Amino acid sequence: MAEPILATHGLTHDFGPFRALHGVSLEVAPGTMTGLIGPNGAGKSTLFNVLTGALRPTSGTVTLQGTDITGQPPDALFRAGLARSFQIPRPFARMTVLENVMLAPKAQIGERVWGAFLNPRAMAAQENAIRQKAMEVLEFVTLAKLADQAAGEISGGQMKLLELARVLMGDPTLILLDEPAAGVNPALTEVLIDKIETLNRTGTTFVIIEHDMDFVMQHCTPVIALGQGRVIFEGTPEQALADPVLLDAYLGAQAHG
Ligand SMILES: Nc1ncnc2c1ncn2[C@@H]1O[C@H](COP(=O)(O)OP(=O)(O)OP(=O)(O)O)[C@@H](O)[C@H]1O
Repeated sequence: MAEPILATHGLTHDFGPFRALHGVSLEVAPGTMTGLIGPNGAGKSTLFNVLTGALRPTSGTVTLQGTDITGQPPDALFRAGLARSFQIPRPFARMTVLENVMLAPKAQIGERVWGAFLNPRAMAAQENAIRQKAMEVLEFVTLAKLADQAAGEISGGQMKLLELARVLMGDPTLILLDEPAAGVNPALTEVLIDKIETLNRTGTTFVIIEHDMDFVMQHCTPVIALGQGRVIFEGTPEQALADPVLLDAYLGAQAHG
């Protein structure tokens, strides 16, 4: 395999006495759409939280393009090209769609409040550049016509596209998506998938948590499965469907609620 864009080694995370991740070691090859699957409670969101710096692992390491990024905060990782979307998007409801997108780099890069006092012209130029980029990104995700609408008034599917727009403001090389298709109507799911595939074709790597196996079968290779905080499977989607260990994990998780 080419040098992995992302790798974890022995990643463990404890919530108090409960071990949610048990020594997870995995590699994500550049240019892939890796599907991350596993039954409820397997540790997928915890892994995303550790990868993106929202949680500091109890032990183990995360490397991004060969650099150890373990424990770095999300804004530093966003600048380094690693971005994520959330299962349930949380835009600022009263702000417009455009303002929400424009906030992404500022919130992530840090408001240069003193800069505004020291050099208002440079600040205005920066604001314009961010606005222009935000409009381009909204155009790409097909939301440009909603730019001036309050973000709280758009549909759930449009919120997912807005989330993707915010992610794209960071020019990410690696995007982690948490259930992108969940709760999205089929027409918008198609738009979302089309955009994800376009980005993937032009070099963006994706890791996608998804419960919908049809989605995984059609769009993800390879597939990595977690079960009770451990990697229990790695392979093609076809192998995943036929894997008895994986089937057991899903049935077991159902039996245990
Ligand atoms: N903040 C927390 N405190 C204590 N336990 C937690 C916390 N967050 C998650 N857990 C536990 O860690 C385990 C892994 O949860 P996680 O949300 O990562 O699973 P998941 O695979 O993302 O599940 P789902 O598919 O339902 O989203 C679960 O048993 C969960 O109850």
